[in-house]
This record gives sequence, structure tokens and C-alpha cells, in this order.
Amino acid sequence: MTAVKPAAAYLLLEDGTLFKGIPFGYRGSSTGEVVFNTGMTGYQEVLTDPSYAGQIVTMTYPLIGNYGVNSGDAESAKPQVRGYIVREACARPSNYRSEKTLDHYLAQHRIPGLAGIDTRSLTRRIREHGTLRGAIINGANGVGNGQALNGANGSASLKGFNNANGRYGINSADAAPWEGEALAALRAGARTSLEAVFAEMDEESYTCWIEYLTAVRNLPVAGPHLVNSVTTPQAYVIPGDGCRVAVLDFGIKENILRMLKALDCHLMVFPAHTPAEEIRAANPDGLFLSNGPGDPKDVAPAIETIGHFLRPGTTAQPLPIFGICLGHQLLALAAGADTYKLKFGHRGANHPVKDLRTGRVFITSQNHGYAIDEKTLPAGFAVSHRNGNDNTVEGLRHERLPVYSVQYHPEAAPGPLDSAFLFDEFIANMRRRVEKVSA
Ligand SMILES: NC(=O)CC[C@H](N)C(=O)O
Repeated sequence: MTAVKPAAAYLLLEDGTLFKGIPFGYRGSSTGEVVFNTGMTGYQEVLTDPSYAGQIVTMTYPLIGNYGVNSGDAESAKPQVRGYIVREACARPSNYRSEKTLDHYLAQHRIPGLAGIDTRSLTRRIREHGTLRGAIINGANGVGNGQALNGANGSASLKGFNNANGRYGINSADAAPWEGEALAALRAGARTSLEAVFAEMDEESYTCWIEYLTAVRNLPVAGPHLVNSVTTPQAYVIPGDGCRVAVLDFGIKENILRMLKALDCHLMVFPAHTPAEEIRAANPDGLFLSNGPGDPKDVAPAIETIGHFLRPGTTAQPLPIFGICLGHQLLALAAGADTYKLKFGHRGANHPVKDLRTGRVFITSQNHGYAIDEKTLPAGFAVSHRNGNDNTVEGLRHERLPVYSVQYHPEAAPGPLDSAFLFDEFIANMRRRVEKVSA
């Protein structure tokens, strides 16, 4: 009897680092910006948060999947990540709510998973070098089946992936010509620089890996396609008896809608690129700006729309505005401020944030890679919150208008609900406006 060789999958980073691990979920290949999340739980909410579109997420907590996957904890209709990396993917979940394993769930939604790699080492690399582009490359069948390593929009093209069909080492279930000494070193250390592997391989394999690396390095990690891929294609209404909220959907998490709904709001949800006139025609009492993926500067039409509601004199009574995460960044851009990319971002469920008015510190849920450059904030706007770890801007407030936003996630999911009262303040602002308008 011949021994069955366990399938292998790889994570290749743009700096040439290669990790070898065990595939789970969908046995395919994909590319994305590799980011880490430090949450101990909440993997299902992380996977389904549309803000992660275009990204391969690695979890620093070593055991993921232990309470399974259920239909109640999703933050959108499907997992949104491009790939998922864990130290150990639990194969036998134990929880009364569990309906399936993480492996099954990711396979069902064609999201490649990679387990068995040293996620601490990967996270340290991201912290040292900043966020890195990467590819999950599936050894067993990802390449051989003609699956491209392309991004969602086919941006990084790679001919080797499509036509190799078993010719190159990692396409085949059999050992590659170079998968001898070089990979023995990889197996032992679980991680190596690609250069060490290059030294051992034949011409064809070398060419193939150079192609992978080139594709990874050329991968665009932002662009308007990200928000376009997760915003609602059409406006819709979630009826309620309370305040009429125009929600600009850049990839909204379900829990924001659930929380506004629980406060009786009548929710009018609009696609990301809805012009101001259309929103105004719906006669809202307030404007909510959602979270979402990518670089806020790529959502130009929304910046224009939000700016319209910020300019004085455009409405009898200024419209209360509340923004979360991407919504917070878009509000700042609309006000004339600038944003920049953080080295490796904030993603997790225990980020300390200080409210500068009270000095009180809240533990917050976060998921962002960009931040507001406070030097560029125009007159009228003040920084309301700061991150306890790196002092970056975590909240903005207008000095006169009922307009505020936070970089973190008061809706949690996953994470603590310490800041849920920010929704109540939005409701109070809208009620005050309704009274003034009807007076
Ligand atoms: N959660 C979000 O809305 C993220 C906002 C933005 N995409 C960022 O990474 O900074």
C-alpha cells in the first residue's frame, strides 16, 4: 500500500517569504492583502464583515473554528475574505448552535483556508514590514484545475496558473522536482525565504514561482471595485415607526442594521454611489455612513454626496450624520481632511480608545487599515477620540452641527458593546431635528 501524501498549500508574500501549511476550506488559490486580526473569538463575524473584501485574514488566536459556524452570527450573506489563515482549524466543533465546521463553510463558499502555519511569525512579519500582499497557493488542485490566481477583478494575471496543468511542481499532487531538499527545510522550519527554495529548483518551477511572485507584487490592494462589490445593488427599505434614516451602504455589517432597527428606525438603505438629491428626496431625519472595504479615497462619488449634506444652507435644519469606520473616513474627506494608510492597521476586539471629553477609555472592536490625518482637519471639526495604543484619530465631532463619527465599531459583532450608546445619541439628534422642523 502506498502512503497518501498529505495535500500542501502555501502562503507566498510579496517580500518572498513562503509558508507551507495544510489546506482547508476550498482547495483553490487566491490573492489579497494579508492582514491580521487579534480577536480570540468572533471568527464568523470577521469572515462575513464586508470591510475585509479583498483581504486574506490571519488570526493570531491559535485555535479557530471550535464553536463551529451557525446561521445567526453572519454579518453579511457570505464570507467576504479572499482567504483565511489559522494556526489550527478545529475539525470537531462543540457548541449547541454549531451547524457546520469552518472547513465545510469555507469550502461551500469557495474561500481557500490555510492552517498549520506559524501565525505568530506571519503576524510579526506584517508588523515589521507593514501589510503585505500575498497569495494562498493550493498544491493539490488549485493550479492544475486551471484556476487563476487573479483578484476578484482579474487584476493580477498569471499565465502559469492557467495553463500549467500539472507541469509545475505545485500543480501536481506528486512531488515536484524541487520538492526535495528545499522543501525539507521548509517543512522543518514551516517558513523560509523563497530564495532558498529557488536555489534548489529546476528552470520550469523557478519560472512558475517567479510568475507567482510577480503577480503578488503587482496585485492592487485597493480600488473602487471593493466597495462596488459589497454595496447593495438597489435601494431598499426596512420599515420602522421611528426616525427615518438614510443609510449609505458601503458594505454594511448586519449588526448596524439590527441595532438601528432595535431603536425603531425606518431604514432607507442606499447604494454607495447615490447622489445627494435622491437621498434628500427620501426626506430622511438623519444620514448614516456605513463601514466598508478599501481606501476611502476610492469612493469619490460618496465623498461628493456627503459634502453636500455638510455644506451650510443646503437644508433648513442640518441633517444629523453618524459615520462608522469607512463612513468616518468618508466624512473626514468630505469635510476636506486627508486620510493615510496605517502600517498594519487595527483589527481585533480589544483596542483601547479614549474619549477626549471625559477621559474615559472604552474597549472597542476595530477593523481598519486607513486613518484620518488630523493635521488636515478643517475648522469646525475636532478629534473626539484617540487610540490608546498609537494615539491615532478614533473619532471626529463637528463643533456646531449634529455630526460625528468613529473609526471603531460601536456595533461590535464581534467585540464589546461598550460604545453602543453612540447609536442613542444619533437617535436623540434626529428627534431634536424632527421637533425643530415641525415647530
Ligand atoms: N471597517 C471599515 O469600514 C474599514 C474602513 C477602511 N476600509 C479601512 O480599512 O480603513
